[in-house]
Amino acid sequence: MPFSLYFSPTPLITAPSPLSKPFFLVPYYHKLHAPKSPLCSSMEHALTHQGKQEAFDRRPEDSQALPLGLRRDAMPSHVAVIMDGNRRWARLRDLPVRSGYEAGVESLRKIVEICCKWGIKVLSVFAFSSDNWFRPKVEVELLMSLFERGMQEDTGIFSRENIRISVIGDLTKLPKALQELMVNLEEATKNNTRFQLIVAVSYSGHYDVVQACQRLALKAKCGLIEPSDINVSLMEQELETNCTEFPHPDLLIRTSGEFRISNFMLWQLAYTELFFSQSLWPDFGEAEFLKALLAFQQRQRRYGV
Ligand SMILES: CC(C)=CCC/C(C)=C/CC/C(C)=C/COP(=O)(O)OP(=O)(O)O
Repeated sequence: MPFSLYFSPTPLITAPSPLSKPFFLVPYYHKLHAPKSPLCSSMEHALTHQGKQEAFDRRPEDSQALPLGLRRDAMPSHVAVIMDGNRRWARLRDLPVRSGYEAGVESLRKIVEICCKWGIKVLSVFAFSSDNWFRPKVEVELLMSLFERGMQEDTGIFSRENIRISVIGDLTKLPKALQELMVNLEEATKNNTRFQLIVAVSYSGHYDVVQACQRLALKAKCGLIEPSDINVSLMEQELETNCTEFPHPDLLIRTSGEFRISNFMLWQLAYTELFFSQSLWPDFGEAEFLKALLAFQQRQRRYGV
């Protein structure tokens, strides 16, 4: 099926101009698509949060697919993953770095498929951190080309499988063609309801909290809110995870035997259960994912109470 068939009929050049947005948000027009206007955003937030469970449909085949021991009623809604160890995987096999990342993309495809089958609603992956810009230029270019190829190749699958793609992070730093591809893909899949894949690119937890604070400060400066109005809920409306109905990961998995969060979703991980896997990301398959989910289902979440 030709790639273009899956894309929104709206060409990118017709995306609303920054000037058509409220003036106080213009400096923060960091994505090509218009972010929600601040006043609409809170109403929309409230509305979309009503009945959020119902928004995700389940396919008949999904209910048959749970492995023994895994409980559907205790499944995490949102799983976040730090996909670490791709270069090490390649090095161990005397392969070029490219092969490690390509194997990483395959691993991601597998995990997305499993999430759909097992009824996980949101998967967030840390695909490129703000600090990854400091890696050698060839490696950065390699990753950018992989993102571009991966997103192009899978466009059909996303539509067919009813998968929504969201991209979070400072996209202004990405090559223009990639920005356009991402915006089009988000637009083309925005009404898909079975599963949401959030790809964090040029993202860090610090970046997210800072951009949210800047947006709130601007609203306060414009008289839309008082500084004393700022609370957890207002902050969360400005964080980039406002693209999902499940903004707090229930489970964070980090592969490759490292025990760090590495500046991923710092705010959102406040009460997340952590699972550290020894597997390198390209080796992280169904068996290890099942292990992480079974461990999660054993945990008692008390939220400090
Ligand atoms: C289309 C799409 C979303 C693709 C995702 C591709 C992918 C697997 C990206 C991971 C990128 C990354 C910087 C991982 C960190 O570990 P590392 O690989 O640098 O490994 P190391 O810790 O062994 O050095």
